[in-house]
Amino acid sequence: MSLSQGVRVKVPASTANLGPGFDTLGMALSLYSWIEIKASEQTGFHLHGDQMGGLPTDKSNLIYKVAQMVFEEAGQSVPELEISMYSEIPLTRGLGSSASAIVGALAAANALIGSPLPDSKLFDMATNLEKHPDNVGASLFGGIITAVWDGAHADYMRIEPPADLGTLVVIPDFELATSKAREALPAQVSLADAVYNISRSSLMTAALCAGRLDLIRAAMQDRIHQPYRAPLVPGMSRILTEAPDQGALGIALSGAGPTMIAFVDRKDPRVEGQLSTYLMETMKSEGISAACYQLNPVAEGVQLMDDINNKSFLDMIRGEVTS
Ligand SMILES: Nc1ncnc2c1ncn2[C@@H]1O[C@H](COP(=O)(O)OP(=O)(O)OP(=O)(O)O)[C@@H](O)[C@H]1O
Ligand SMILES: N[C@@H](CCO)C(=O)O
Repeated sequence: MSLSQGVRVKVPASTANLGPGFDTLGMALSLYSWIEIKASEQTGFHLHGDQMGGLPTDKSNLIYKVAQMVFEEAGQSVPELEISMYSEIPLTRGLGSSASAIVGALAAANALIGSPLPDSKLFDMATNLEKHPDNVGASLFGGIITAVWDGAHADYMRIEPPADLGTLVVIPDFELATSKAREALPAQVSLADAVYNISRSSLMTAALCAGRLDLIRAAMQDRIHQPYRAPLVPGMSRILTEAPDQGALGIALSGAGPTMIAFVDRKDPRVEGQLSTYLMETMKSEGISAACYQLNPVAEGVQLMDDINNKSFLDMIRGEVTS
């Protein structure tokens, strides 16, 4: 691989927590970012797409900084980079934009120098940057991830998403930074609430492994983060209570929010009509503009794109964009 020829990667968005699995469970979703990096004489950025506004275009950019961490870890030097990025993933909405940027940058930088670092190392580096393994694990490995982090190393299991599982996301038209949504959380929770979450997170994991979509309603409940975050998202408490009677298998705040994610049975005819109308109408009644999309779980995590010589970055992306 020539350094100046560069590499391109495609990395999925993700939803974290799945309700009870705070900082533990994550699932990759069918919304993507694409990143190209090349060695260059001078560092430069080409940020494309509606989601990229306001991101820095100098060496303080997350992609550049993460790429440099890979080179340093591998003992190689590539100081100047030309970086191109196109993203469909909205920033600060709870769909793992920062995790996808981190994972995309790690995978691309590693590939650029001949892939000296194993995935397990990339996962540890990504988790160290995000501080929790849920979104980064899903973007790196795809599917559903259950992971633990000891402050230095992440261990995980990957679960193949059940074939009939789909999602409907309602994305409010305002940003909520993860840092702000974490400030709302208490430093301690009661033993009763810990048991409530451990039991449901365990049931969720087992149900997803076994394809038991009928158990999601009981499993997708939380007492350790959603109640504290609900005041930050108008309509959230009502939606969490009511959506299961409108066609959702279960519903949760996606990551740190403000997006909410309904797990649905893809075969259920209520999803496109009744459930999506209910979600949009409820947000509207709270004075919040929102967008509602069906997204699917995706089995593949970050992928290196082949045959990049024949097409420009943007031409290649145009053939792939899903939203
Ligand atoms: N491509 C990118 N380049 C540089 N910085 C990015 C990029 N994508 C995301 N970020 C940074 O990540 C921030 C968003 O991260 P944050 O954790 O608040 O939300 P999120 O990752 O979208 O949602 P969540 O973690 O709840 O799923 C952005 O404000 C930006 O600073
Ligand atoms: N587990 C994280 C995901 C968001 O990055 C949280 O809920 O804060």
